[in-house]
Parts: sequence; structure tokens; C-alpha cells
Amino acid sequence: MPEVGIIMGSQSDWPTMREAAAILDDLNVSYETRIVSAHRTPDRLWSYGVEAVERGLKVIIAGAGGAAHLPGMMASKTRLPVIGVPVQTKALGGQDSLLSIVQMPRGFPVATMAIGGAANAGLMAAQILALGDPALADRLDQWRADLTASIPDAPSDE
Ligand SMILES: Nc1c(C(=O)O)ncn1[C@@H]1O[C@H](COP(=O)(O)O)[C@@H](O)[C@H]1O
Repeated sequence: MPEVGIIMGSQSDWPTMREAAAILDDLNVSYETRIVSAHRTPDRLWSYGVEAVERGLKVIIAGAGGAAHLPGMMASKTRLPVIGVPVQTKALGGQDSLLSIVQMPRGFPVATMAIGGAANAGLMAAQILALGDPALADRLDQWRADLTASIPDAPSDE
């Protein structure tokens, strides 16, 4: 059973959300990907949330754009940590998605990333899992060290 559920409101979110999947691939973290929409497939959202714990998922990454109710609704159906990714939108640049996700009422938090911040969502999920997985913690430390080492001291024209 995968440890991370990457869910998104629409197929159109996949170009954004695949960055979370790519990070989890890099770190050898198991995940599944599903299209789940609070608006278009509410019954699917309901059962995914109800079954998430017993299915063995540990963290859910939820991306949606516009009236982005998916992450918050998922947080209301499961006590698993939900990491929200506001997907960029044409009309309002993703501010709509961000504000829809971030302002959760007390009791049902969503850990909200930046607009389009799916890669960081993957990293945050891995960091949560690494609390109980020393081998993953080592892989994360290496990933972070590699990133740091790749940053040049000064800009170049290339
Ligand atoms: N925000 C939501 C939800 C939801 O929150 O449940 N379901 C779909 N959507 C969003 O609608 C946008 C446009 O979707 P389409 O491209 O399918 O028209 C997507 O960014 C999706 O996340």
C-alpha cells in the first residue's frame, strides 16, 4: 500500500501535481495518484477520505485550482495530514486557489504550500514520513545536501 496519496481536482492539475510525484520518485517514497473532486465526484472524495487511514496511507497531498475545496474537504474526512497545493489559474493567477485552501477553520488544518508548490508538497510529505523512517531521513539529508551543493557562488551569463 502506498504511503502518500496524491489527489487532484482534475486531469488539468496533473502538470502541476506531477512535480510532487517526481520528488517522491527521487526519494523512493511510494504513492498513488487519483483524480478526486469535491464538486464533480463528491462520493469519491467521501470514500477516499473515510478509507484513507485503514488503507494505510500516511499523508495526503491535495491539489486544486479556483474554488479549491478539495484539500479542506479531505481534511474534514480524515485525520491524516493533508498538504494543500493551490494550482495556478488563468483568471486569477492562483490567488483564488490559495485563499480557498489556506483559510481553514480551527480544528481542520491544511498545510498549504505556495501557488504551484507541488515539489515542496512532495518534500513536506517525505519529511513527515522521515520522522519514523531513518532510511528515508538519510535520503532526504542527501537530497538537501545535493541541492545546496548545486547552488553556484555567483551568477554566470550562461
Ligand atoms: N477546485 C476543484 C475541485 C475541488 O476543489 O473539488 N474540483 C475540481 N477543481 C478544479 O477545477 C479546475 C479546472 O478543472 P478543469 O480543467 O477540469 O475544468 C482544476 O484546477 C481543478 O482542480
